[in-house]
Amino acid sequence: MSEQELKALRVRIDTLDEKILELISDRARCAEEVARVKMASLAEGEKPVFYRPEREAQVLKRVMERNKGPLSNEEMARLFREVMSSCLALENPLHVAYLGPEGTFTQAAAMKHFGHAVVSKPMAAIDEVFREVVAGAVNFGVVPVENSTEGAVNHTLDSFLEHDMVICGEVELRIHHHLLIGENTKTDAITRIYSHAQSLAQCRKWLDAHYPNVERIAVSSNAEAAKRVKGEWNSAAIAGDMAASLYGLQRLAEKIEDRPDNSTRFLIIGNQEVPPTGDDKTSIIVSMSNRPGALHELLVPFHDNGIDLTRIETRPSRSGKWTYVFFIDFVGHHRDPLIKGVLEKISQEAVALKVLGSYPKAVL
Ligand SMILES: O=C(O)C(=O)C[C@]1(C(=O)O)C=C[C@@H](O)C=C1
Repeated sequence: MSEQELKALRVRIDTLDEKILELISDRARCAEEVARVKMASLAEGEKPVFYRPEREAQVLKRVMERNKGPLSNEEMARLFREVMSSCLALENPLHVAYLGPEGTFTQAAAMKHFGHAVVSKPMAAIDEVFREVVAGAVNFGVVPVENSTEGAVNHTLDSFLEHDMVICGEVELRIHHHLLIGENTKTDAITRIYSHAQSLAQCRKWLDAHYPNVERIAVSSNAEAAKRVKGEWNSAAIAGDMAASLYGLQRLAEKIEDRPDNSTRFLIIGNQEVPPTGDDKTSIIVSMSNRPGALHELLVPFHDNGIDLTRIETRPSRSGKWTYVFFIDFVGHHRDPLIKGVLEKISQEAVALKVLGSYPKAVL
């Protein structure tokens, strides 16, 4: 390519950037106007709701449907995600707690869902994220709930039994683990590998093949593992991209998870009910009396109405020995008439039924 051609293309890019700049500013002014309208239409004592997940899902889906490339739908939606995040921050910046410390996959999930224009707050434990939300110290919390290789995150399920809040959204994240080392690590003298227990389990076969005799030490998070490695010469950590760049570690081996499709699902918890979008999921907790056929009775109404169950998990109920509760996710919104009917049927058979929330299916 000649210098001349390159120059002409850059002039075109500058012109386009100016137009994009103008359009983004127009959009931001529109969002400010939306905030004004929301404030003006409040009833006495009513609080404004600036964040509208159902509308955000609609905006992102529209972008993906209309995208003609060359950028992929995901890439385009990611850009619009950030534009919306900044527009919302003009209206009212969101405060979001997540399972920390900084550099965890949960932080990456929070950024994927809300964009980067939020005030984020790392918490030391899943239960603390719930407490922050219940206390109203933040608008939303982000917690992991299941991994495609390792299954349920029991701390999260148990926290739902103890706290009253609403599930407002879900995020799915592809999880890539790397073996990370610090500047001082002697690669031929590694005697211990730190990571969160779930991540060690997700890389079990790789570790068996490459570091069969090295001690595996479970710590509270991958970011904590990365932090420890920074100051040691005989250790390595298993963690993701965010932790690697946060602590300035190098990748000794990349994408070492045993399953290439390794993904984690996270939930957004808050205090705000989300209206239907037409493409929603609902999460409930049900406890049934301990008698033969109870689980069958619970599932029949879903089957009879053709409702797609996306997950069912069992946990000890904590209110009696050998009694259990079921966590069930299914497609639909609890305000849909069909779902309403199913929930009524179930509540007639169940000892207790709690709707944790209905929320848009993950878009990104
Ligand atoms: O439509 C709204 O209610 C807005 O506040 C605007 C907007 C946007 O930028 O598109 C911003 C934040 C909301 O979460 C949803 C959408």
